[in-house]
Amino acid sequence: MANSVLEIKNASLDIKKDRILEDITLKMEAGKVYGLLGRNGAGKTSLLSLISSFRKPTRGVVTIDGQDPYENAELMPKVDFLYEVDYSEEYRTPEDFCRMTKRYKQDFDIDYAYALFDGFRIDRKKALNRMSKGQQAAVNAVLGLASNSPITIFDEVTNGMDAPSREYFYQKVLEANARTPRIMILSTHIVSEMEYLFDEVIIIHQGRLMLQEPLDIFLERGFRVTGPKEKVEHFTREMDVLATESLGPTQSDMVLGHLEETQMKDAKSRYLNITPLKLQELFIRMTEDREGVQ
Ligand SMILES: Nc1ncnc2c1ncn2[C@@H]1O[C@H](COP(=O)(O)OP(=O)(O)OP(=O)(O)O)[C@@H](O)[C@H]1O
Repeated sequence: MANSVLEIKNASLDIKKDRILEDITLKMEAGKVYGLLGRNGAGKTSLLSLISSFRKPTRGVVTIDGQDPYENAELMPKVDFLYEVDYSEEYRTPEDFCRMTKRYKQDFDIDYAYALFDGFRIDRKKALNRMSKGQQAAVNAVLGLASNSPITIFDEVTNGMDAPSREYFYQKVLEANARTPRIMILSTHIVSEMEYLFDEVIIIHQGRLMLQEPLDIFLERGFRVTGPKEKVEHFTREMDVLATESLGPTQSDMVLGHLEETQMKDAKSRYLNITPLKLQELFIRMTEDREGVQ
């Protein structure tokens, strides 16, 4: 049960006349945390709706352990899709939700959920409609963390949480996946905070899969060179410079590509600082428009 494999092969999704997703192929395995990234409207939630069987692909297939999850009663409890919910009319408490969840998800760990509520400082006997947005988000997060479902999806689940709560959530993502290895998918806009959680990065751009790569491999796509302006310009003059930032006499160039050993030595001898790229900057540059919002 814990070793599920999720495969998406050549999946497309049309809604009415619009092509929302185009020819997506990817594979996910238990024990890994996947960071699903994409600009607004890229198709992240649409992709997650295929995985969680809210929608059926127009073409192509989605399988969990080789089976089609769509309207498959056996597979449904294996996938947990947590997203921002409007709880303004919800009179039930987190305890009620835990009991309900346990009824159809036998692997749901109530004791762990209660410990997590304590960690988030959530009163589990309080009705959800009397909680703040951030507290409601934390309840959602707990339901996913304690689900032990082989596929657990968090779609922007930290929206509304304050910084300490988000930090606590990140720690618990790693803890929960160590307790029960599963496929965890985190769709987020807070890329910079969550980088260290991801084993693999999946980028959706304009409805297509731009890439699926282990985080460390992805980050090796480029580097940053910082130093005196003229020296940096000279060093990167024949390189693929994605972005340049200047602060007084100092310049920092973001470059795509690898440095050979001799180039590293050359940089060192010129007192240039070579540093790895951050996921967020690489993601922004790879998905930016030529004009408009950057
Ligand atoms: N029910 C729908 N009917 C028509 N178009 C839709 C529907 N749901 C989504 N779309 C369109 O599909 C595209 C992808 O939307 P989706 O919600 O999957 O993006 P997203 O990557 O999750 O975006 P965001 O980061 O803004 O949440 C958008 O252009 C959106 O307008």
